[in-house]
Amino acid sequence: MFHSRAAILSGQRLLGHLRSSAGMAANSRRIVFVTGNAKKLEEVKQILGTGFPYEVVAKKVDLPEYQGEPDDISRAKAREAAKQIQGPCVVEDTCLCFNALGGLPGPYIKWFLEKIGPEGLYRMLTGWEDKSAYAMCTMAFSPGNPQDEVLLFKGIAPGKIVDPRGSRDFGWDPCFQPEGFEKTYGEMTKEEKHEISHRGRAVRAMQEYFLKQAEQNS
Ligand SMILES: O=c1[nH]c(=O)c2ncn([C@@H]3O[C@H](COP(=O)(O)OP(=O)(O)OP(=O)(O)O)[C@@H](O)[C@H]3O)c2[nH]1
Ligand SMILES: [Mg+2]
Repeated sequence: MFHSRAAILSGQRLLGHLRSSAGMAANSRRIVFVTGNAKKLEEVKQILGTGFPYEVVAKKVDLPEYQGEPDDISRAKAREAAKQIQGPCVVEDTCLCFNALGGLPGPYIKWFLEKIGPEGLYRMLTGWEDKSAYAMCTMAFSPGNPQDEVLLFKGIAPGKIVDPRGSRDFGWDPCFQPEGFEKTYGEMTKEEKHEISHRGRAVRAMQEYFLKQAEQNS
Protein backbone atom coordinates (compact mmCIF):
# COMPACT_ATOMS: atom_id res chain seq x y z
CA MET A 1 0.00 0.00 0.00
CA PHE A 2 2.80 2.41 0.97
CA HIS A 3 5.20 0.66 -1.35
CA SER A 4 6.61 3.31 -3.65
CA ARG A 5 8.63 1.95 -6.52
CA ALA A 6 10.68 4.97 -7.35
CA ALA A 7 12.82 2.70 -9.42
CA ILE A 8 12.35 -0.97 -10.00
CA LEU A 9 15.42 -2.94 -10.81
CA SER A 10 15.04 -6.27 -12.49
CA GLY A 11 15.35 -9.08 -9.95
CA GLN A 12 18.44 -10.36 -11.68
CA ARG A 13 20.18 -7.01 -11.57
CA LEU A 14 19.23 -6.43 -7.95
CA LEU A 15 20.50 -9.78 -6.77
CA GLY A 16 23.63 -9.21 -8.80
CA HIS A 17 24.16 -6.00 -6.88
CA LEU A 18 23.52 -7.74 -3.59
CA ARG A 19 25.86 -10.61 -4.31
CA SER A 20 28.75 -8.89 -5.93
CA SER A 21 29.04 -5.63 -4.13
CA ALA A 22 31.98 -4.59 -2.03
CA GLY A 23 31.48 -5.09 1.68
CA MET A 24 29.50 -8.31 1.24
CA ALA A 25 30.99 -11.73 1.52
CA ALA A 26 30.77 -13.67 -1.72
CA ASN A 27 27.67 -15.89 -1.89
CA SER A 28 26.32 -14.56 1.37
CA ARG A 29 23.16 -12.53 1.25
CA ARG A 30 23.59 -9.50 3.37
CA ILE A 31 22.07 -6.08 3.49
CA VAL A 32 23.88 -3.30 5.25
CA PHE A 33 21.62 -1.07 7.34
CA VAL A 34 23.34 2.27 7.81
CA THR A 35 22.20 4.26 10.83
CA GLY A 36 23.61 6.09 13.81
CA ASN A 37 20.56 5.16 15.90
CA ALA A 38 20.81 1.94 17.92
CA LYS A 39 17.08 1.96 18.79
CA LYS A 40 16.09 2.01 15.12
CA LEU A 41 18.41 -0.88 14.41
CA GLU A 42 16.97 -2.88 17.30
CA GLU A 43 13.40 -2.29 16.06
CA VAL A 44 14.19 -3.06 12.40
CA LYS A 45 15.76 -6.37 13.43
CA GLN A 46 12.80 -7.24 15.67
CA ILE A 47 10.33 -6.46 12.88
CA LEU A 48 12.20 -8.48 10.27
CA GLY A 49 12.57 -11.43 12.65
CA THR A 50 13.71 -14.52 10.82
CA GLY A 51 11.47 -14.02 7.77
CA PHE A 52 13.98 -12.16 5.66
CA PRO A 53 16.16 -13.64 2.93
CA TYR A 54 19.17 -11.49 3.87
CA GLU A 55 21.22 -11.08 6.99
CA VAL A 56 21.00 -7.49 8.17
CA VAL A 57 24.40 -6.12 9.03
CA ALA A 58 24.53 -2.79 10.82
CA LYS A 59 26.97 -0.05 10.02
CA LYS A 60 27.08 2.93 12.34
CA VAL A 61 27.59 6.08 10.33
CA ASP A 62 26.51 9.55 11.37
CA LEU A 63 24.78 10.60 8.15
CA PRO A 64 23.99 14.25 7.42
CA GLU A 65 20.56 15.57 8.44
CA TYR A 66 19.28 16.80 5.07
CA GLN A 67 16.54 19.37 4.61
CA GLY A 68 13.56 19.27 2.29
CA GLU A 69 10.80 16.83 1.39
CA PRO A 70 10.91 13.44 3.15
CA ASP A 71 11.36 11.40 -0.07
CA ASP A 72 14.20 13.61 -1.27
CA ILE A 73 15.86 13.43 2.16
CA SER A 74 15.65 9.62 2.14
CA ARG A 75 17.10 9.37 -1.37
CA ALA A 76 19.96 11.73 -0.53
CA LYS A 77 20.65 9.79 2.67
CA ALA A 78 20.73 6.43 0.84
CA ARG A 79 23.07 7.79 -1.84
CA GLU A 80 25.43 9.26 0.73
CA ALA A 81 25.42 6.00 2.71
CA ALA A 82 26.18 4.00 -0.46
CA LYS A 83 29.03 6.36 -1.20
CA GLN A 84 30.45 5.98 2.29
CA ILE A 85 30.23 2.20 2.55
CA GLN A 86 30.82 1.64 -1.17
CA GLY A 87 28.07 -0.87 -1.66
CA PRO A 88 24.33 -1.60 -1.47
CA CYS A 89 22.62 -0.42 1.67
CA VAL A 90 19.42 0.53 3.40
CA VAL A 91 18.84 3.67 5.43
CA GLU A 92 15.71 4.97 7.07
CA ASP A 93 14.41 8.42 7.91
CA THR A 94 11.66 9.13 10.42
CA CYS A 95 9.31 12.12 10.53
CA LEU A 96 6.80 13.15 13.18
CA CYS A 97 4.27 15.49 11.57
CA PHE A 98 1.76 17.68 13.43
CA ASN A 99 -1.30 18.38 11.26
CA ALA A 100 -1.99 21.74 12.95
CA LEU A 101 1.51 22.84 11.91
CA GLY A 102 1.23 21.79 8.28
CA GLY A 103 3.34 18.68 8.87
CA LEU A 104 6.15 20.24 10.94
CA PRO A 105 8.41 19.33 12.70
CA GLY A 106 8.37 16.44 10.17
CA PRO A 107 11.95 15.50 9.21
CA TYR A 108 13.31 18.01 11.75
CA ILE A 109 11.80 16.17 14.72
CA LYS A 110 15.25 15.04 15.88
CA TRP A 111 16.27 18.60 16.79
CA PHE A 112 12.94 19.46 18.40
CA LEU A 113 13.09 16.31 20.49
CA GLU A 114 16.68 16.99 21.48
CA LYS A 115 15.93 20.55 22.59
CA ILE A 116 12.47 20.31 24.19
CA GLY A 117 11.80 16.59 24.84
CA PRO A 118 8.41 14.84 24.67
CA GLU A 119 6.80 17.32 27.14
CA GLY A 120 7.85 20.24 24.98
CA LEU A 121 6.46 18.55 21.87
CA TYR A 122 3.11 18.21 23.63
CA ARG A 123 3.23 21.83 24.79
CA MET A 124 3.95 23.03 21.25
CA LEU A 125 0.31 22.27 20.44
CA THR A 126 -1.13 24.12 23.47
CA GLY A 127 -2.69 26.81 21.31
CA TRP A 128 -4.19 24.31 18.88
CA GLU A 129 -7.33 22.26 19.25
CA ASP A 130 -6.09 19.83 16.62
CA LYS A 131 -3.58 17.49 18.29
CA SER A 132 -3.58 15.01 15.41
CA ALA A 133 -0.26 13.90 13.99
CA TYR A 134 1.31 11.11 12.02
CA ALA A 135 4.57 9.23 12.25
CA MET A 136 6.21 8.35 8.97
CA CYS A 137 9.10 6.02 8.26
CA THR A 138 10.83 5.82 4.90
CA MET A 139 13.17 2.92 4.26
CA ALA A 140 15.45 3.65 1.31
CA PHE A 141 17.50 1.06 -0.56
CA SER A 142 20.45 2.06 -2.73
CA PRO A 143 21.81 -0.67 -5.04
CA GLY A 144 25.29 0.64 -4.35
CA ASN A 145 26.33 3.31 -6.78
CA PRO A 146 25.57 6.82 -5.62
CA GLN A 147 24.11 7.58 -9.07
CA ASP A 148 21.73 4.55 -8.97
CA GLU A 149 18.07 5.19 -8.39
CA VAL A 150 16.86 4.52 -4.86
CA LEU A 151 13.86 2.36 -3.88
CA LEU A 152 11.56 3.78 -1.20
CA PHE A 153 9.28 1.87 1.17
CA LYS A 154 7.01 4.00 3.34
CA GLY A 155 4.96 3.41 6.45
CA ILE A 156 2.59 5.89 8.04
CA ALA A 157 0.89 5.66 11.45
CA PRO A 158 -1.81 8.24 12.21
CA GLY A 159 -2.37 9.31 15.81
CA LYS A 160 -2.24 12.27 18.18
CA ILE A 161 0.21 14.08 20.44
CA VAL A 162 -0.55 13.61 24.14
CA ASP A 163 0.90 14.49 27.54
CA PRO A 164 3.77 11.93 27.77
CA ARG A 165 3.00 8.54 29.30
CA GLY A 166 5.03 5.34 29.47
CA SER A 167 8.58 4.30 28.71
CA ARG A 168 11.24 6.95 28.05
CA ASP A 169 13.37 4.43 26.29
CA PHE A 170 12.97 5.78 22.77
CA GLY A 171 12.59 9.42 21.68
CA TRP A 172 9.04 10.70 21.31
CA ASP A 173 7.34 7.33 21.92
CA PRO A 174 5.69 8.54 25.18
CA CYS A 175 3.88 11.46 23.52
CA PHE A 176 2.55 9.66 20.42
CA GLN A 177 -0.76 7.82 20.76
CA PRO A 178 -1.66 5.88 17.61
CA GLU A 179 -5.20 6.11 16.26
CA GLY A 180 -7.60 3.51 17.67
CA PHE A 181 -5.53 2.92 20.83
CA GLU A 182 -5.66 4.24 24.38
CA LYS A 183 -1.94 3.62 24.87
CA THR A 184 1.01 5.67 23.67
CA TYR A 185 3.85 3.92 21.83
CA GLY A 186 5.72 4.26 25.13
CA GLU A 187 3.03 2.22 26.94
CA MET A 188 2.90 -0.52 24.33
CA THR A 189 4.96 -3.68 24.23
CA LYS A 190 7.40 -3.79 21.31
CA GLU A 191 5.15 -6.36 19.61
CA GLU A 192 2.11 -4.09 19.92
CA LYS A 193 4.06 -1.13 18.56
CA HIS A 194 5.56 -3.01 15.60
CA GLU A 195 2.17 -4.36 14.56
CA ILE A 196 0.84 -0.89 13.79
CA SER A 197 3.83 1.45 13.80
CA HIS A 198 5.23 3.59 10.99
CA ARG A 199 8.41 1.49 11.07
CA GLY A 200 6.54 -1.84 11.19
CA ARG A 201 4.64 -0.88 8.05
CA ALA A 202 7.67 0.39 6.14
CA VAL A 203 9.89 -2.55 7.07
CA ARG A 204 7.19 -5.07 6.08
CA ALA A 205 6.77 -3.35 2.70
CA MET A 206 10.52 -3.64 2.13
CA GLN A 207 10.52 -7.24 3.36
CA GLU A 208 7.74 -8.16 0.93
CA TYR A 209 9.68 -6.65 -1.94
CA PHE A 210 12.92 -8.50 -1.18
CA LEU A 211 11.09 -11.78 -0.53
CA LYS A 212 9.48 -11.51 -3.99
CA GLN A 213 12.84 -10.76 -5.57
CA ALA A 214 14.43 -13.73 -3.82
CA GLU A 215 11.54 -16.00 -4.89
CA GLN A 216 11.82 -14.92 -8.54
CA ASN A 217 15.51 -15.64 -8.53
CA SER A 218 15.51 -18.96 -6.71
O1 LIG B 1 10.03 7.74 19.99
C1 LIG B 1 10.48 7.46 18.88
N1 LIG B 1 9.94 6.37 18.25
C2 LIG B 1 10.32 5.96 17.05
O2 LIG B 1 9.82 4.97 16.51
C3 LIG B 1 11.33 6.75 16.42
N2 LIG B 1 11.97 6.66 15.24
C4 LIG B 1 12.83 7.66 15.19
N3 LIG B 1 12.78 8.41 16.30
C5 LIG B 1 13.50 9.65 16.58
O3 LIG B 1 13.11 10.62 15.64
C6 LIG B 1 14.25 11.30 15.08
C7 LIG B 1 14.36 10.87 13.63
O4 LIG B 1 15.53 11.37 13.03
P1 LIG B 1 16.35 10.50 11.99
O5 LIG B 1 15.45 9.67 11.16
O6 LIG B 1 17.31 11.37 11.30
O7 LIG B 1 17.13 9.46 12.95
P2 LIG B 1 18.61 9.46 13.59
O8 LIG B 1 19.39 10.65 13.16
O9 LIG B 1 18.47 9.22 15.05
O10 LIG B 1 19.26 8.14 12.96
P3 LIG B 1 19.84 7.94 11.45
O11 LIG B 1 19.43 9.13 10.63
O12 LIG B 1 21.31 7.81 11.59
O13 LIG B 1 19.20 6.66 10.96
C8 LIG B 1 15.42 10.85 15.96
O14 LIG B 1 15.51 11.71 17.07
C9 LIG B 1 15.00 9.46 16.43
O15 LIG B 1 15.57 9.09 17.67
C10 LIG B 1 11.85 7.86 17.09
N4 LIG B 1 11.43 8.21 18.31
MG1 LIG C 1 19.45 11.17 11.15
